[in-house]
Amino acid sequence: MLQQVNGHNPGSDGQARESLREDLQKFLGGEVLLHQLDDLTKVNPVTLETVLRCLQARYMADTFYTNAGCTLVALNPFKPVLHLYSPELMREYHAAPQPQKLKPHVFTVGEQTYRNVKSLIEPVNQSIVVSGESGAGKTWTSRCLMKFYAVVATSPASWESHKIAERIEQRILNSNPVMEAFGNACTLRNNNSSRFGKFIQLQLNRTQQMVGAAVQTYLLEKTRVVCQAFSERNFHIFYQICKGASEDERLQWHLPEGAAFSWLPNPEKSLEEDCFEVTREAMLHLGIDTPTQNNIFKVRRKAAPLTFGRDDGQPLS
Ligand SMILES: Nc1ncnc2c1ncn2[C@@H]1O[C@H](COP(=O)(O)OP(=O)(O)OP(=O)(O)O)[C@@H](O)[C@H]1O
Repeated sequence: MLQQVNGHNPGSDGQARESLREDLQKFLGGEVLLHQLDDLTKVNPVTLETVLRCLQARYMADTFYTNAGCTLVALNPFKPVLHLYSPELMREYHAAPQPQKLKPHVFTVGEQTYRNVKSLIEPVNQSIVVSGESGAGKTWTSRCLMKFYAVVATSPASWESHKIAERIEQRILNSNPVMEAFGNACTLRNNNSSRFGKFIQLQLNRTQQMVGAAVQTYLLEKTRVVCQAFSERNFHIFYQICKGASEDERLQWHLPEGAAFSWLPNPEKSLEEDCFEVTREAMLHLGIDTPTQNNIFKVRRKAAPLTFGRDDGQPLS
């Protein structure tokens, strides 16, 4: 006779476990081609193992997006997959009668959200939440979405609307190197880790053409300026200044060539994010002229940590 304790039946628990194990073996060893499961709700039974095995099989087959009901799971390919983000593909998802029937993609989410705005008589704001651990690809995904809207949220018939969208696109894209220079740093997990949160608002007019954008930032990890974990670095901007300032600028900003700063560890790491020129260029495009930039970069002001953290304890001016 089966014993029942506090309404709990250990015998049925054991049976359930056994049947789950059988289901699991049947699923993983069976006919199902795991990489073809494009929605994790089709995984049966749903366990950590089956879900991970399915994602792993898709990753091995170079398939980086998988639906999980109405959520999209994006895997970081850690390599360029150019055809996955081409303007042609953006247009294909935009023109599809039912984009959700195409392969799972971040463009499906972008298009679905765009249609939600369009289909409502009284437009309601739509939000896309991009979340994941450090290095998962959130910044990359947000950039993809911005590029997608810059392509689709314009009227192909109107040259003027196209020009406006192009200008906004350029400004949005130019805001990235600036924000990344001042707010990103090299960490153990990600060479270009955002050390702040972002709310990016894309503004559409009544005919759903993009007419503006705003970016709000949150919770910048300010402590990084004076304290960096082992093998990590300070914000990119300080290395950019040290590596990229001209001779004149060094004089102006009291920044001797080759000076070492205790608050700028691991300067020998050479990253593509260390390019001062890119930041300056992007700032110019955003309307921050050279004199204003110089004021920002003056060592005594924005780059004060360089003064305080000099290795030999020498004051710089
Ligand atoms: N879809 C993708 N295709 C190619 N490379 C990618 C993709 N997604 C991410 N990566 C690569 O992974 C790196 C880390 O991605 P990203 O900076 O977007 O992560 P994150 O989630 O924003 O990290 P953090 O929270 O640390 O800022 C990128 O620099 C890029 O090289």
